[in-house]
Amino acid sequence: MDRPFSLPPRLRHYLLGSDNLPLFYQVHHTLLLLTCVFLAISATFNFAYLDIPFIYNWILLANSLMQIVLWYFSRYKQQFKRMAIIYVFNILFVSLPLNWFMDAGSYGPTLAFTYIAVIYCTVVLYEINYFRLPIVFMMVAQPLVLIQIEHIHPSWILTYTQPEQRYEDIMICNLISLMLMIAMMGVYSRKLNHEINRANQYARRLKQISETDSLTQLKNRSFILDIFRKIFTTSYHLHVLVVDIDHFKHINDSYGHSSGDQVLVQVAACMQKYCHQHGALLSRYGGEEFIIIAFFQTFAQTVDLADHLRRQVATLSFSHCENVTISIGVAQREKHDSHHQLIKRADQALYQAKRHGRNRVCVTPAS
Ligand SMILES: Nc1nc2c(ncn2[C@@H]2O[C@H](COP(=O)(O)OP(=O)(O)OP(=O)(O)O)[C@@H](O)[C@H]2O)c(=O)[nH]1
Repeated sequence: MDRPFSLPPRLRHYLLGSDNLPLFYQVHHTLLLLTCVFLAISATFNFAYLDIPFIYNWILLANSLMQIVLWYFSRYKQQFKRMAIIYVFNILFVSLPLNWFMDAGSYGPTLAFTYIAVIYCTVVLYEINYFRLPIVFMMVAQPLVLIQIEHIHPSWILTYTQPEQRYEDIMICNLISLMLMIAMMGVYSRKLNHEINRANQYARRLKQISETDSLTQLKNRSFILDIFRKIFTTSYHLHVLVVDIDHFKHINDSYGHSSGDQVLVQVAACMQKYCHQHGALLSRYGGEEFIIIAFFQTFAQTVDLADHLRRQVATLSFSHCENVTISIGVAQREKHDSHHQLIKRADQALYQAKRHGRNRVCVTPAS
């Protein structure tokens, strides 16, 4: 979802990198580009308004150019981590100390930049973990050291010549710090949302895979048993059908395993069509066996469905092998049944169907 201030996707890709990159890449590239712009603005502002040694402004400009180089190598030469380390060292040992001495020390705006740098290191650099903690420690310690130096050698600090300069400088630098932070957090939250959506998609896909039989695309055994357990406590009108393809081993042995697979797929699709029409749940129970949970008011309706399925499967024709038939065992829920007992009784009925010649429906009598 694009927000009002987001860049056009192609420009964002060109400047910040692909959306599929790890979270902190785009944040880091945003920060490099903004640092470059702000350093250039600071140097220009100093040249125009402040009485600061020219050498300092040239260092600012050189530093600004260096950010572009870092961005280029990070964005286009896959040297992200190396460039991030150089960037942080530059901030820690060049930019912040220089700013401190040239821009009024604790009286000036450097501390605001230090806070942004600490946020950057703690939030964004988590993928370079070995490097992050020592750097955060040094960033926290650095102002303490600089304050001590300022205390011992106040003359080393270049301060404002007029009070208005301080107000302007603080105002501009605070604005820059806030913009850096907003940009960093904005990109960070956008990327975070993107990653959360991706994780949710994977979770949904994994759930679907774990519930589905890959050959027939029916729900699998663990899914149906789970559902069965849940509805067993609330639905009394429960009927179970256990379905088995007759002489399936013969199909495999005579026409090959892939023909057997094809039979399974077609039989499953045929039964699914009718189960769906009658609100019954069909799943592959394992091998060439299927299980159906039906919710009819009367047992006779369930037996009708079973017989209908048997007749429909018998009419199926297959490109690589002979027709097949199915046997079905049907059981209805009794008062003190557990769901295991109900399935077991349907299985016993199936066994009867097989024993009495196959291609038939057998039911277990009520106990
Ligand atoms: N092609 C294929 N065959 C499978 C699959 N799962 C199990 N089988 C085969 O299904 C056959 C089941 O055979 P049996 O349990 O002996 O039963 P049957 O030959 O169907 O005989 P009756 O059930 O007594 O009618 C075995 O040969 C298994 O290897 C599968 O996913 N694909």
